[in-house]
Amino acid sequence: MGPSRWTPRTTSAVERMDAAAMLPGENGQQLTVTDYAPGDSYQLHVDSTFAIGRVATALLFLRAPEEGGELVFPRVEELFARSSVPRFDELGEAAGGLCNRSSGSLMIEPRVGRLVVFFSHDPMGRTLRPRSLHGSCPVRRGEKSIAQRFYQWHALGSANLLGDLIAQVEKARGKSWFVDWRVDGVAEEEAFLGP
Ligand SMILES: O=C(O)CCC(=O)C(=O)O
Ligand SMILES: [Fe+2]
Repeated sequence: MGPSRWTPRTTSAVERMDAAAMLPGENGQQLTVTDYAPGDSYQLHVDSTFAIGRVATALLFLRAPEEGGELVFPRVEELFARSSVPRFDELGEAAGGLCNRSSGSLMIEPRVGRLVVFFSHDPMGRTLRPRSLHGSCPVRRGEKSIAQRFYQWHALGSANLLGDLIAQVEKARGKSWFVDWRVDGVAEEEAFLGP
C-alpha cells in the first residue's frame, strides 16, 4: 500500500504532513489510523529512541470527540522528579492529573483537520527530547480518530516495503487500520483537510 494506491485525499493529507514536518516523503513511514472510544486514552510515551530513530511525528485529527482526547505534552520537569513516568490515573484525575491546563501541560484539542507536528530529537540527533513526551487524554464523550505518520532520519527504501507487508498482514487478520480505506470513510467530512 504505497503512494500509488493512496486516494487523492490521502495523498493530499500526506503531502501536507510532509511539508509541515519539513522532511522528504521518502523518510515517512506508512500512514496509520488510531480510533478511540469513550474511556480510551494513550499513556505517556515518546515516539522514538535512538534505535528507532523517528525524528518527527505528524498527527492529523480525523474525528474530534465532544469532550476529552486532547494530545497532551506534560511539563516534564515535574515528571523528572519521579522515578518512572506516571500513568494518567496514578496522578489522579481528582488531583488535577496531567490532563488539566492548570498542571502546566500543553494540551492540544482535537479538531477535525488539525495537524500537529513534533520532533522527538534535537536537530543533530544527539538527544531524545524529553519535551516530546506525550499521550492522549481519556476521551470523555464521542469518538476520536487520528492519522499518524512517523519520519525517520533517512529515506526508507526497503523499510517502506516492510510497512507494506505489515499492512497486508493486518488486513489479512481483519484488523486493517491503515489509512487507505479509512480515509475514504471520512471523505464526506468537509473539514478533513481544513485548518
Ligand atoms: O492520539 C493522540 O493524540 C496521541 C497518539 C500517540 O501519541 C501515538 O499513537 O503515538
Ligand atoms: Fe505518540
